[in-house]
Amino acid sequence: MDNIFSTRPVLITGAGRRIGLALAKDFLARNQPVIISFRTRYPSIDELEQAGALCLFGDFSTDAGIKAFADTVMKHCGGLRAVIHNASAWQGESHSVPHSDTLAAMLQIHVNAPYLLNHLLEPLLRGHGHASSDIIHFTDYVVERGSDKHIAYAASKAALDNLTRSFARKLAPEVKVNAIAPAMILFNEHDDAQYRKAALNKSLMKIAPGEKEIVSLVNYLLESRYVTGRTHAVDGGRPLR
Ligand SMILES: NC(=O)C1=CN([C@@H]2O[C@H](COP(=O)(O)OP(=O)(O)OC[C@H]3O[C@@H](n4cnc5c(N)ncnc54)[C@H](OP(=O)(O)O)[C@@H]3O)[C@@H](O)[C@H]2O)C=CC1
Ligand SMILES: Nc1nc2c(c(=O)[nH]1)N=C([C@H](O)[C@@H](O)CO)CN2
Repeated sequence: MDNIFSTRPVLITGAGRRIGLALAKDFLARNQPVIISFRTRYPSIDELEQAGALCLFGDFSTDAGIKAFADTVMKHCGGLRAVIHNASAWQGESHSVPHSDTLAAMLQIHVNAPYLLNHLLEPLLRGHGHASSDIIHFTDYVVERGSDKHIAYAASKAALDNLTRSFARKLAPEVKVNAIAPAMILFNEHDDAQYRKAALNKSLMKIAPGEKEIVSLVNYLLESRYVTGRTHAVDGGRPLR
């Protein structure tokens, strides 16, 4: 039996753009129901709604916002095939922002949101059989190495990496829980040529592969009936440079 597809929706947080949007479109193209959270209503939200996605506002900057989003999800569906924690902010340390604010913001989106949503949505993930549901945490290559410019970001992703193993132990064997640790996947629009050249040179493969690398790995994880509690690197051989 094909283990990916279900009438139960896949929930993707922060899916209004980039990797989350690519994941949502891929699932919808194969008739897999999708629920997304968005904070900014990009034009893509209309596109996703027209394609059949349920697009729910979700601002995870406060615990109350996280709980309100979970309540809305539970009002709209009786079960979930997967929860993909994609929502994230790549915020570096800055002279204009107090370090305590940066740390709090990074922990809020990368730790509070996944931790609370996993607990709040657990009843929707359970009760569907062995290896029938998935949670995927999007961490980052910098969990291994740290970062001198995104210290709080890296630490929060490291905490999320650890949550992967804890929730894998808590929810097995009904729910598999894995992390995906990307390095450079997709540039941002403001990245200049010098930055792009330097960033590409950090890996063995020397490309920014784009969203499809992540889409393929997400589908592999959902198809598996055995892989859980692990972090899956997508980094072009960067540790070997
Ligand atoms: N792109 C890359 O090369 C890499 C990506 N990753 C990880 O992969 C995942 C996807 O990356 P990418 O597509 O670039 O992600 P983005 O940086 O585009 O962020 C995805 C979404 O998260 C949303 N978001 C941020 N903060 C909040 C919040 N407080 N509440 C609700 N939503 C929020 C944003 O909403 P809004 O637009 O409204 O701000 C945004 O649309 C992330 O977890 C990222 O850390 C890791 C390494 C490399
Ligand atoms: N939420 C985000 N996290 C990260 C992003 C991003 O655009 N949004 N980008 C990166 C970089 O690509 C980095 O991997 C380059 O070395 C990291 N995290």
